[in-house]
Amino acid sequence: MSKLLLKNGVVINPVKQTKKKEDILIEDNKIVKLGSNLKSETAQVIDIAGKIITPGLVDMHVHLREPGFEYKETIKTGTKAAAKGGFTTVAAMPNTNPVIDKESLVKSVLATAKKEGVVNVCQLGAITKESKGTELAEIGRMKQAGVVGISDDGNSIMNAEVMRLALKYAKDFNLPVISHCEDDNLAGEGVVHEGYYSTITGLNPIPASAEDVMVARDIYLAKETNSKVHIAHISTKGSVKLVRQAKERGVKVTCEVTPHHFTLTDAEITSFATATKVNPPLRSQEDVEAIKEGLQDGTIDVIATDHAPHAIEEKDVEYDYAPFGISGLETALGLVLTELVKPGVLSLEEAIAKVTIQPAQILGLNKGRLEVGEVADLTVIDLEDQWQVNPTKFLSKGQNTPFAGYKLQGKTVMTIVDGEVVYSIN
Ligand SMILES: NC(=O)N[C@@H](CC(=O)O)C(=O)O
Ligand SMILES: [Zn+2]
Ligand SMILES: [Zn+2]
Repeated sequence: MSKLLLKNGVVINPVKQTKKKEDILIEDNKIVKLGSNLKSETAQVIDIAGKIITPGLVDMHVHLREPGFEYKETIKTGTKAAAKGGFTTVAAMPNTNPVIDKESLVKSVLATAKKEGVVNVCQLGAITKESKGTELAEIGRMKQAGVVGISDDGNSIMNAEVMRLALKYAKDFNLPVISHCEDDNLAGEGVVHEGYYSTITGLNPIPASAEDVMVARDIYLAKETNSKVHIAHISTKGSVKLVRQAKERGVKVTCEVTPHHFTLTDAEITSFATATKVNPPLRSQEDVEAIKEGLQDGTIDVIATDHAPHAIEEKDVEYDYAPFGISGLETALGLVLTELVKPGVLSLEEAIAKVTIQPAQILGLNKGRLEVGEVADLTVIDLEDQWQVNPTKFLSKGQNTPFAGYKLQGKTVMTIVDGEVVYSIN
């Protein structure tokens, strides 16, 4: 029986919103004791004095690219990056090749994840066949095979009747529908946010309304069908307001924001660096401020990376031709701590809830709690560690980050999955 005793850490409990010094005793894969001055003759003792310890972080939106795009990322490299980022559970989007839209594919990708994954991998299934937006995928059978939600992320479902049907089916199977809200016609050939900076760069614009109208539509459909809808990567002031008002009316809507959307504005695009090209696009200062308010008042439930790794040669082209996406797993925690917790936008406990219990609850996962009896998925964090982002040191194959050279404060020092140390800084 393997035993591990973590001594002198400060435990963050995001459910109770508390923070206190406690030792943690792990036996096999479970937390068996929490308390002060715990002792064990047989356990391996690790002193984590001065560090904080949280339930293992949960990222409900990643692209692991396997099968089909292994040159961008694999389950192995993506989950190694996740562990380094402090994540013990990730939910993988189905926009692979083939798109994960049927039972057999869910089974096969979950089998690979079990074998290759360094952290827990949950799979999301497509809403429509090949995520083409026209015909529903095998939702019930994919649920039986283990998907924790459905999404056509990367693509929008332009046909509202298809979306309405999906919401109805998903409710019967108790699956959240994760919506990539983008009106294809409004977005057109756009590559950046429409505003001052699209005008001065001459880059093709995507108006904020491309997101807003779809968020409004999905809220109406969720209300009508009494189903749950989760808005992926929310980015505009307008959609934050829509979600806030819908929640007040009792609509079952939740949403997530990415670290790049609460940190950066569209001013970044003046560099023409394709690392700033992402969907939805980096928005205006006003949008970023609205996002922060949404995080504060609970309108925004979750922080998710939307880790979207791409190969260097794919991004090393003109702005119009580069693929959308940012490799986010290894900078997320540092950005949350530096951009939100340090300036007091969120308390540490609030921020941790948005990367643990909140996403776990939306996906119906038994994760995100740090209690006796729970599986020992834990993240040890040094809040003082100052470091500089260096993408060439990423464990992800995707070095596509707009944060290269950024100085961040706060870092994962150890990640424990199922009672085993899967990442340690030393
Ligand atoms: N976010 C992105 O810019 N890209 C994602 C797709 C998506 O999340 O919509 C990808 O799969 O590369
Ligand atoms: Zn998306
Ligand atoms: Zn995505």
